[in-house]
Amino acid sequence: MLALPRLLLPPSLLCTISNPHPLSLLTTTTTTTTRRIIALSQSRQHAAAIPSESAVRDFWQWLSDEGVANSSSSPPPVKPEFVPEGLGLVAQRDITKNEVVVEVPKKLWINPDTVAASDIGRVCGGLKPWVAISLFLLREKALGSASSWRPYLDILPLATDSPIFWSEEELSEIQGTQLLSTIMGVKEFVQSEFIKVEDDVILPNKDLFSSPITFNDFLWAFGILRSRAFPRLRGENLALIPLADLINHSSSITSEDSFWEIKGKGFFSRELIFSLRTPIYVKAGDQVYIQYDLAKSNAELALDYGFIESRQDREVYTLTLEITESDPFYGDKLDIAETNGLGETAYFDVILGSPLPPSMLPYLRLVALGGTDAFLLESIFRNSVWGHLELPVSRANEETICRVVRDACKSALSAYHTTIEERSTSDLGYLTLCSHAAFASIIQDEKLMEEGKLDSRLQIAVAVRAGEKKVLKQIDDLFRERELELDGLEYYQERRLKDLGLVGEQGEIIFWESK
Ligand SMILES: C[S@@+](CC[C@H](N)C(=O)[O-])C[C@H]1O[C@@H](n2cnc3c(N)ncnc32)[C@H](O)[C@@H]1O
Repeated sequence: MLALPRLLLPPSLLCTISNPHPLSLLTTTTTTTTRRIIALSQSRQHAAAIPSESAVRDFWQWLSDEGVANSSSSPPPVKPEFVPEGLGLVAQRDITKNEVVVEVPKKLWINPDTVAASDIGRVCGGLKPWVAISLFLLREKALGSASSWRPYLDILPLATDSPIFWSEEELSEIQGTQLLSTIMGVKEFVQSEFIKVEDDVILPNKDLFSSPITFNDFLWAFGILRSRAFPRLRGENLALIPLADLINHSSSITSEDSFWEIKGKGFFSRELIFSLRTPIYVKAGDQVYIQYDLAKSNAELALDYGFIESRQDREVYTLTLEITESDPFYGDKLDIAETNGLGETAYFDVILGSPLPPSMLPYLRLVALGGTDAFLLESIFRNSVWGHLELPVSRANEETICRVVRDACKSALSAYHTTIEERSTSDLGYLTLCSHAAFASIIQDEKLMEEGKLDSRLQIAVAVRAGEKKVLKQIDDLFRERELELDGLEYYQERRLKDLGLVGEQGEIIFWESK
């Protein structure tokens, strides 16, 4: 769905990572990171994203009136309070591991059924669930005190730190990153959905949508849903669960067990409730946290929630490889790729500190296969060719994959935002940024992070670009080392001669000896 920088291997075997988002989409700025730190810390422009204290009180009262926040038997184990992450759920007493902290009945969920039962239900049939719920949220928001959902809507933040909410100046800090391409792709997607729903639903039903709805409003609703919907409550099951959606994420919770369930309220009740448990013991006064998703990369965490983590395995760079139609062996290569579970285009997530994805090297060798190695593409090899591609095929083939990958890494690294300081530390110059200069650039970004003066969005920007550069450098280093080993590698022909018993373990030719 989303356009990512691509590593393409056209028949000429030149390799580029083309950034699908033209820089013209951003205002080019001469502002350096250092100047931005000062500007942003002065303005704190997204402080307004936090709801007021009275809104939180009204929300709690509303939950009490609905029977959620009070129980006849015991006081609620958690309460919404202001915490460093915005609002959060704070323990009112010691809570044991796996204890239920929040139970929210279905009547308070906002899901496609809620929309269908509302005034706009009749015009929302057939819409995607997230589009229908977005319209619902925006219309209820516009109704103000006339909406029964107002106490909930008033505690929703006006924005998160997801780059979908960043200004052009903030986005310029992630220039050249995959995250920026993803964000541009997401915003284009949301914009096209907005144009469709505006034409088909909003404008023809001015009686229902009397207040104008802008693209930014629609993007807000998208961001709210993206950051607050529980992972399995997406797609057709999309739902906002007030109160439960105040739970924040902690990296220290590493259990992947499900901490919530939907169940019947009791033996004799058909009413469903959303029940949330704490994965660990929590002391009175401390915040209850969960783990949002162990598998998400930092770019995904940034997009969805507006925060990142400093864990190595969250640093991911996705390489996109392609068998191009103009390749003279296109048909055979595609057949081999498909037989092995891949396609014309293949995406490989390279994770910092981890080996390359297992099928990346065979796929690269396949894409680069040609010349005297092309015999491996013949149909008699079809069942065994993947096994051959798992090992070096020929010096020429291995040299090609090293060169194209390294060129692609250099080209990708040269597109990143760098500060003036970084440019001056690089004796190789801005546009020829490669391994050595990438290192200087990563060090600069790490220095910025260590100084700790960064605004939360700039912190994400610097960390994400540093993470991507680190992965690219890791890939470049790996293929640089491989280039140095090319003469010592064992290739297909040599392995074949050995299999036939014609070459000894030391590489010596074995002659027929007569007795
Ligand atoms: C499900 S909501 C949680 C409630 C939210 N804190 C609020 O004020 O409404 C998810 C959002 O909370 C914030 N958040 C959650 N965990 C966080 C963390 N570990 N660090 C920074 N922000 C976090 C992010 O803004 C995220 O988009």
